[in-house]
Amino acid sequence: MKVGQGHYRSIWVEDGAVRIIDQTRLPHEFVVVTLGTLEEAATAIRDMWVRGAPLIGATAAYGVAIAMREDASDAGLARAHEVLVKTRPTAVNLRWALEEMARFLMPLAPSARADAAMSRAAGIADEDVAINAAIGTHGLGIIREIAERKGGVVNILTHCNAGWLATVDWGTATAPIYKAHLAGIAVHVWVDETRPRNQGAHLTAWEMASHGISHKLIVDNAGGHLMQHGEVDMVIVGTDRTTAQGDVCNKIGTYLKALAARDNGVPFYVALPSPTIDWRVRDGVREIPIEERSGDEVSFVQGKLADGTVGRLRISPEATPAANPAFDVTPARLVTGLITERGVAPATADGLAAMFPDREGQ
Ligand SMILES: CSC[C@@H](O)[C@@H](O)C(=O)COP(=O)(O)O
Repeated sequence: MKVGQGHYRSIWVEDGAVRIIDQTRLPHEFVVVTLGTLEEAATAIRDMWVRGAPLIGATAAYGVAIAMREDASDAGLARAHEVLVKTRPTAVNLRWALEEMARFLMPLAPSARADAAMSRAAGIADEDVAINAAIGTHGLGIIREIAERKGGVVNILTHCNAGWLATVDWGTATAPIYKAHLAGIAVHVWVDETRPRNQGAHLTAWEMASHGISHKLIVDNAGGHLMQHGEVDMVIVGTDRTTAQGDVCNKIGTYLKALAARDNGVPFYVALPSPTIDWRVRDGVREIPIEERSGDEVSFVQGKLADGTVGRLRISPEATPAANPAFDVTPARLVTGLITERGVAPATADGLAAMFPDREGQ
């Protein structure tokens, strides 16, 4: 997407080097970082320089490619898998990308692996862009239908950042919003700040502002109130892992938005690229590993200080411990539809199996 005078993806190769945007510095600074080693790729995912399920997957794929430059033996491939798979537990795209890279590279002679890995990682990145563009087209149909029925601005609430920064380009939840905006449909986005790391305030708001899309930042607890007052026409969120039954794991707080949406008759859509489906998990609430992050993320907020520097502020007593589960699971029954690259599926086992007959059973 456009940033200033340039067109950026969230990960790209330049002069043979893998580059990313350090998302921990946004919205205050736009800093490009080069990933030169397997360890740097792992750190970028673990410390959330890159984040968002599809981008975690793409970065892991490039991480394997970087590792193949260092050691393309079977042992090198196994080590890359071992280092990368441990970086973050919830987004299934990480496992998906690592398994795809191994499936592709294992039959090749070690001497052929480094170049092949780079081109397969680039392929995964390109596929992600195409998937998200297709999600945008299918989601655009839903927004257009609401716009025509309502005859005014379509108010969309989103949580966390499922924008182009969370994918390789377009975003998942934001692709329909970008496409609606490009099609001349008036949209307004309610951006949940998304405590504790504030991906909404830091990243989604920055994306919306950069693209001239009408939006307002709200605290995480405002969504229910806005829905009660008819100020939300639909919710669109992303997902880190969706089960074959349609249970949706996404950033902590998503479940509460789905409950409020159901209570107020507001449609609740999930933008779902197929690599985010975990066909092996049956019960989302009990089986999906939920990342538990440092309590410091809750006890401190990060932002621009009065003197212009970026820093952290403590907001709770030093003696108060904090718990920080990073994701929750929204049961399928609360989901109006799953916007996939193939079309909008009901959030049911039958709905997903009918949409992806080639993947079911994996
Ligand atoms: C298209 S991204 C979907 C999800 O990954 C997104 O909604 C989300 O929860 C991101 O969490 P994060 O902890 O920032 O990686």
